[in-house]
Amino acid sequence: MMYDIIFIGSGHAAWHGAQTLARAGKKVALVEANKVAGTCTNFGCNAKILLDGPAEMMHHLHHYHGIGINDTPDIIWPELMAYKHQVIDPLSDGLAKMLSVDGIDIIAGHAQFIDPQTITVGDVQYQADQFVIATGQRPAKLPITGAELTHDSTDFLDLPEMPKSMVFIGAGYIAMEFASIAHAAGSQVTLIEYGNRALNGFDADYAQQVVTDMSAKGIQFNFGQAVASVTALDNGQYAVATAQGQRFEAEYVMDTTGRVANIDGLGLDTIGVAYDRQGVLVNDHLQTNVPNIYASGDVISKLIARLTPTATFESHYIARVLLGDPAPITYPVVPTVAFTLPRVAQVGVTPDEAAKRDDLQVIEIPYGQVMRFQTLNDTHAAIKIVLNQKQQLVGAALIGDFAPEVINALVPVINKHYTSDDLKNQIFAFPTHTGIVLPMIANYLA
Ligand SMILES: Cc1cc2nc3c(=O)[nH]c(=O)nc-3n(C[C@H](O)[C@H](O)[C@H](O)COP(=O)(O)OP(=O)(O)OC[C@H]3O[C@@H](n4cnc5c(N)ncnc54)[C@H](O)[C@@H]3O)c2cc1C
Ligand SMILES: NC(=O)c1ccc[n+]([C@@H]2O[C@H](COP(=O)([O-])OP(=O)(O)OC[C@H]3O[C@@H](n4cnc5c(N)ncnc54)[C@H](O)[C@@H]3O)[C@@H](O)[C@H]2O)c1
Repeated sequence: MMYDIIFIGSGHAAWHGAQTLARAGKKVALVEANKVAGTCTNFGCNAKILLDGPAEMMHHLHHYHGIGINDTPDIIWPELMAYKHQVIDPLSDGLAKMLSVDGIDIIAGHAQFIDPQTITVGDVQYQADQFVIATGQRPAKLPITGAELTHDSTDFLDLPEMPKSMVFIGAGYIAMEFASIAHAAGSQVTLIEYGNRALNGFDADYAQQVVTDMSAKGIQFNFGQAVASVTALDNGQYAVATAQGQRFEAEYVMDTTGRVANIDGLGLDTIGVAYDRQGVLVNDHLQTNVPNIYASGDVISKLIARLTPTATFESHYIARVLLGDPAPITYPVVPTVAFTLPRVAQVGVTPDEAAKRDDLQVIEIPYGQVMRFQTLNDTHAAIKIVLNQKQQLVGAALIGDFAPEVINALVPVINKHYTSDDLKNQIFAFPTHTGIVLPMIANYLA
């Protein structure tokens, strides 16, 4: 079968661009080895935020302890999991049907290149003028004794019952988000992190505040400990031992130590596509060293954050390139959020980077204390803004329950170089978080 373009993978890095190309008259196929729609839809963002919902509500209620509410309800995990299946399970077929309306073929199976114009999926060969590698990442497995006894994010998002106790190896995005959910659902949670802090990449003060808040709720943190082995015990529990000599026991052990690119078995060496340990190497047109082969999304070796919005952006960009637009890719600022309780978020230049530069200044606005009653007693809510010498906003870090919404409101302020008047000449609803924070920021802009 001959196509104009074949995407390998069907996640956000693939299907947005595939749709644009098909609607422009190209003959397009997606090859998918697992569930159509990829990680975010089936095993990532969507399922996570659904399971986080009641935990987030309980966290909000917790702010009223002692000022109006005594107790918080319990999460009935099996019911919540049934709801997750009801909402998430149909999404994959739904997307497949939507893509078929545009005439896009979906080929089920694992793709492997045999030459730059040909892949095999099972016993069948498919040819295309151009290919897009959009195969994403999978959970890493620590190379330790007992690695096979550990579970990953996909297992967690399908747990029929919440285990009574859990150890998370690592304190990155997934460990911190899932630990918050597991704790709210009644599990006794322990995190073991090799480094000396959690949420690497987020503002150090705010990450520490999240650790302090989670610790106050009863989650245990152990830093500077590298997990060296996991052993099954006779009592059905697992022992997790660290190289530093500590030992922890739990009913369930999560390996949340990162993700690795899905490039094995793709035949990249056969056709000479260059890659490194982080993924497929591309130029500023997301083109590999083999000219008719592009890469998109998490599988790219890149400094830009591996997130759904960046995968989507890259997918749209590749469609434009394949339709003849010669412009290199330029990324706008990328907001990132850790859906911990409380949430943390970041966009643009970080306060840590700004502190190392003479031309940037950092100003902290602790808006949770100023507006504590309007803001649901979220007393630690705060924002650090980064300004350049023209007093334009170039970055921000936030902590607080509404950080994910506030950070989005800052994206155009940065991208469009808003002035103070640009903000003050607009009317925002009040009392809302963005309606409080944006006018505060306006006071610091030129
Ligand atoms: C638990 C979790 C939570 C997350 N939460 C968030 C969040 O809140 N916000 C956010 O922005 N991002 C989040 N992410 C990251 C987000 O899911 C990814 O950035 C996004 O899914 C990347 O899209 P992609 O299309 O590049 O890869 P994927 O969605 O992983 O798609 C790649 C697809 O390729 C398929 N594939 C691989 N190899 C082959 C092959 N040889 N042949 C055929 N098919 C193949 C895979 O089966 C997969 O379906 C989360 C990730 C995880 C794991
Ligand atoms: N909200 C979001 O946007 C979101 C949520 C989840 C995942 N993601 C994506 O998934 C990626 C992977 O997330 P992740 O949490 O698995 O990885 P991560 O890289 O964020 O964190 C892994 C942590 O494990 C630690 N670690 C490594 N080896 C260890 C050992 N032997 N013992 C103890 N600790 C060890 C590391 O020091 C690190 O802190 C993210 O980078 C992001 O791209 C995004």
